[in-house]
Amino acid sequence: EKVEITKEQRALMKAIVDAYNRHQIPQDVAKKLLQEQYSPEENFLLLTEMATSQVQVLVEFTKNIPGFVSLDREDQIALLKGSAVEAMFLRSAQVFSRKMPSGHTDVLEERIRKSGMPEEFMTPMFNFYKSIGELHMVQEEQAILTAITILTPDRPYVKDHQAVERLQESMLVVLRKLCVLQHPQELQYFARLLGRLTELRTLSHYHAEMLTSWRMNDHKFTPLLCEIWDVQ
Ligand SMILES: CC(C)c1onc(-c2c(Cl)cccc2Cl)c1COc1ccc2cc(-c3cccc(C(=O)O)c3)sc2c1
Repeated sequence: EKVEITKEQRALMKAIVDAYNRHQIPQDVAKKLLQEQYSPEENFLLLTEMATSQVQVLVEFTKNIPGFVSLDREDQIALLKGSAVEAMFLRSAQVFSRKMPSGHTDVLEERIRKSGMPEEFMTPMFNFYKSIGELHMVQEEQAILTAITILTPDRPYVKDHQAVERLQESMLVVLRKLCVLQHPQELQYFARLLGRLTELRTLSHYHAEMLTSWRMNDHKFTPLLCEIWDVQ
């Protein structure tokens, strides 16, 4: 059938994409990835700084998702805490697939591989980055997929499931139409995108385990990360 994006859906998409583009890690923070020191401690510190900056960016982006600020306040917090790691995997995945001009890509990979993270976490993490890169998502798809991840109704402690589901549903409809329009040859492209969300859940569980092991060897996080990840 002829796929039409309605006026409202185009407005929703524009609001999400504008918010996504408006809120980015400041260039001076991202540039720190390129500095000289490569010790595991230095790498961990840098990644902690990047993650902290990313959470701030994520909160601003989320507040601009149409309908989000009208949700119950506690549900807003539950959604952010429940989706932060997944949204940051999506965001950092874009760095890899964007093949950052200033060589951030291999520098970021190098720092992640040598930051004291458990070996068994590396394979699934970099497989994910590869699978995202292979999708060649357009910017609109990246922005809407991130918003869909944040507005996932079944996060812990979310009370008004329905309200979140309604918001997520309207974005899933737009994403499906966008996929059909942007990737006409790949019939299952939309299904493949949603499959990435399942992979994100798995990575998020790995990450939670990793946080406890990091806490053991007294790795310090920032107050913002402690709050959003319920550590320390
Ligand atoms: C606390 C820290 C040690 C940590 O623990 N787990 C993770 C993690 C790791 Cl490893 C991988 C995925 C998710 C998490 Cl959460 C991290 C680091 O998380 C981040 C989070 C976001 C970003 C964005 C970046 C980035 C670079 C250049 C350019 C841009 C850009 O958007 O322009 C973004 S780097 C970066 C590092």
